[in-house]
Amino acid sequence: MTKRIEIVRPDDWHLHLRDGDMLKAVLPVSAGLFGRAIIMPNLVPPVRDLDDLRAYRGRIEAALPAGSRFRALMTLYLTETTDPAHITQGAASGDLTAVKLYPAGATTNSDAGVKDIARVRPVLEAMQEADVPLLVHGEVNDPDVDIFDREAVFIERVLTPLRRDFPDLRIVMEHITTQEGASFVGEADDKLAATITPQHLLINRNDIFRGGIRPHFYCLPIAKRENHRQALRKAATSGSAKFFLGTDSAPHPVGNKECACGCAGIFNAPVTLPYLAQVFEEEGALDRLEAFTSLNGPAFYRLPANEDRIVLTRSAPDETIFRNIDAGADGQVVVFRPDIALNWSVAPA
Ligand SMILES: NC(=O)N[C@@H](CC(=O)O)C(=O)O
Ligand SMILES: [Zn+2]
Ligand SMILES: [Zn+2]
Repeated sequence: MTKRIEIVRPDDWHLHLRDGDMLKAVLPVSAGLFGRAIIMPNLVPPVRDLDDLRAYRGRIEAALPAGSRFRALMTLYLTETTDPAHITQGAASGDLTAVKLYPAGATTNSDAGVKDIARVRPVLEAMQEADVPLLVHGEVNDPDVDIFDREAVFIERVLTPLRRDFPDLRIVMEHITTQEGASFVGEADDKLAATITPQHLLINRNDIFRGGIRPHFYCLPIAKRENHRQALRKAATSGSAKFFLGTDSAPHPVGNKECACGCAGIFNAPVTLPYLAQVFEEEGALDRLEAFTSLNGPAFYRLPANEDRIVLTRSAPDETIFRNIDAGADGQVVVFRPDIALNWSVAPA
């Protein structure tokens, strides 16, 4: 049995760091484990233009532990009033890594998102021209579409026409949760890739209701049936360069999760890497973990892989990784803990 693996330091291609006290509390966790992260722009108010983006990056850099080499890769929040000139400028200056599309109302802090994709065509043209990737929260927000079908319907209604109209636009389907998502991406050309979260490899929709309602297993897109979880495990461990890690680590104050209308988002940054080692071991694919966590993402974003490495060992993890994070005035944050024995830990640096 493998006891120890050493891999190129991972990156997180989908991360929510928030702002203020929450940012200060959660950033050291990601910065201690990952080399870089794509920073999601769904602040309140969102990161709408390059001034917002540079100011937010400044707050992130100011909150980094001394000596940290972590790099925040910044994104803009696409709205129906986004100025295409900002895309061109942000790409030229190197400040802008990608643009995020939230269908209005589809998820946490998406109210300022896009209602009618036709209105953002000029921005998409500028992105295609400047080769800036579009990151999509791939769910329709149509009340007539069942919550478990929203990703599959998004592929039909939005993503397929988008790919036809913008064949050279590079797109990441974020946090895929379905068999349909995995095959759509798997069969597409190399302009389309997908991130996969640890939770969608670990839990299915039954886990959200096992023994009672479990708010810390609720995120969007919501976990689906077991056959979908199996399809995602196959995709992640396949070695295909189109699939890479985006944790979607999304901290919320515990009071906003454990209440009558708990919000969507799972905080998993402290436990993602050990759980992924567990999944890849179960799938007999530990030799492909590095591609998923550390190589495929940089290749898609046309960046070099990180130069340093981390070590994972087959040993019961230190319980402290599950400890609530204290975000000061923003309250406590509960760490994702599925009912699965965990046999891996990240070795101290
Ligand atoms: N995934 C989630 O359930 N929540 C994310 C938003 C998102 O990534 O959709 C958040 O910002 O809390
Ligand atoms: Zn999302
Ligand atoms: Zn997210």
